[in-house]
Amino acid sequence: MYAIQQDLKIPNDSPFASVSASITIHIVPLYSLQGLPKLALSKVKIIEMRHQESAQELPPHILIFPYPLQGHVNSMLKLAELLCLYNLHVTMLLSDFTHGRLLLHANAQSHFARYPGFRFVTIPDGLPEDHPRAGDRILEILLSLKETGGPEFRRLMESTDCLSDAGARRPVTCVIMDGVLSFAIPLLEEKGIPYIYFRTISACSFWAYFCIQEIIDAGEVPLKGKDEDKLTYWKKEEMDSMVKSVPGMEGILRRRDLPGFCRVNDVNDPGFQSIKIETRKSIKARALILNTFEDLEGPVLDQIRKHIPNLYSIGPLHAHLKARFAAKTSKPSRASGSFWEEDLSCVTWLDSQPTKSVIYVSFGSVTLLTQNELLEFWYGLVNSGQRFLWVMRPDSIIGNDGERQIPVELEEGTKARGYLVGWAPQEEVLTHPAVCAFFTHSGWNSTLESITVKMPMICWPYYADQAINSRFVSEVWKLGLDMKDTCDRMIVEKMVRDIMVVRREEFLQATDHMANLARKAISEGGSSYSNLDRLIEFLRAMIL
Ligand SMILES: O=c1ccn([C@@H]2O[C@H](COP(=O)(O)OP(=O)(O)O[C@H]3O[C@H](CO)[C@@H](O)[C@H](O)[C@H]3O)[C@@H](O)[C@H]2O)c(=O)[nH]1
Ligand SMILES: C[C@H]1CC[C@@H]2C(C(=O)O)=CO[C@@H](O)[C@@H]21
Repeated sequence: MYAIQQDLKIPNDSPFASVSASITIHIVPLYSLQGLPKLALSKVKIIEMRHQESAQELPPHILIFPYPLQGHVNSMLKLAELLCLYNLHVTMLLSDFTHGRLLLHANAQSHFARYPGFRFVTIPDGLPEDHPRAGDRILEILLSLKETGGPEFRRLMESTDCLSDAGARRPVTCVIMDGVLSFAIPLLEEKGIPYIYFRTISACSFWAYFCIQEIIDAGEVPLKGKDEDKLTYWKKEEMDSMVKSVPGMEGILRRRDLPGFCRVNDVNDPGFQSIKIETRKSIKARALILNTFEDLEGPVLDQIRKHIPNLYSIGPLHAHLKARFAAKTSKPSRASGSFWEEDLSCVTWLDSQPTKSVIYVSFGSVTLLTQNELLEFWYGLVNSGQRFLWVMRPDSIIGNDGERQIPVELEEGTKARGYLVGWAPQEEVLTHPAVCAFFTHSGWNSTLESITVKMPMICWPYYADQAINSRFVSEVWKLGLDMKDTCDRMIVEKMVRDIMVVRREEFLQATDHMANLARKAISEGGSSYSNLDRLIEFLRAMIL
């Protein structure tokens, strides 16, 4: 008699997903007339069926801690789900505010219910409920967290035996946290919990932040020569002069392309200092995760590796998750992490538009527009004669008392060729056959979502990393046009025509090529695919 013992693979979407089992198959040789053995199964016996959540067998328990903003939560949710797919226990730590937004407008809670090892926990961000958490007040979240985050995090970890859920999971075995949340480090060091940084921005912007001291030493920041012009604040010659102190980016960056926090005339500016100090602390982490891929940012990643060798580029995460999810389960399902209600009527509107005829316009979750900027964009879009779908967040117009007077020509032009929504299902919109270009603020998620679906971009960076992302989109990757530091209806009109009609073919070659490289990166054997496997191994090895 032969016996084969085999572990059973139980599909993730089965009700027994959290159960691990093995079967023993007994094979008894029967003899045929010719005396040759014939094999037959005599019995199949399930010899062991146990919940993984028992003692020794408990998987690693990863605490994921994003900065409380839409763009950060979105990419961290993707990583959380990837880890759940590989049966790791994941606790997602959100601010009360962001968790409340998810409960109101997203399906994340119900979507993640399929993973018994997943759960949310929350702490306050220290700001009042009605704080705008947008525009130039966004750094107040960071400053507030620096004050209240440390004690809140300590209270949470100490009162729950490091989130061990009364023995149902291990006390947290590793923290994957946003690369600007160093207030959590003292507690983690005290408890001996390893931590990994996940910076949700591009490698190019991370690297520029990392080099801030060199930039200061070279006298390239603070910026000199104030201007009265409200848009740039500094004179054109100053903004256009080249930055030479960021290795690998010589000849690419002008002062105006440095991340927005570098636009200071005093190096002691608290926001600038915080970002500089937080970024340098990345070298203390056990590893750095970036939502990018080697074929997009290889040279910059190599620069970063000189300081942080244990670097995992695993992006584009939204597409990576989609691919791995499809390979593991048969039912398609997408978690929405939206902080605003997605207005699905825009998809119905797109359904009635001709193929490749619409430019999608969205400036993300933080951008605020003045009345003047709003009108310049609106006239530019209407005057271009092209169709447009525009996301105008309810809170995004400064001084909007709800009684906006819209010039009649804009109203008519919009009725004829445009559609406005408060928030859209962006990933779905970008893959819609009617959409052929993206007018974006160059947030990193939007940039990656655009790249994977071959969408040429017009970039109007608003702040932070967006200024450097847009430079790389236009000058390095040649995937679109950079409109930074201007907001003029004539320029908007010309760029919309250029991206959709006049220079369309030129951009399509580059976007097509880059999308293929992105697809390769997340396919089996690709760089991001292998790096994610390595990361999961690394997380598992921490409990051995
Ligand atoms: O109508 C909309 C508009 C946006 N999105 C989604 O919201 C996310 C927006 O993220 P991102 O494009 O990165 O922009 P921000 O919301 O501005 O993100 C913040 O976080 C990013 C990652 O760190 C940074 O790159 C940005 O500068 C920062 O503002 C994306 O996933 C979009 O798909 C929607 O679902 N519907
Ligand atoms: C308000 C900003 C603090 C840092 C974050 C960031 C980053 O560099 O990681 C980019 O833009 C903003 O989302 C965040």
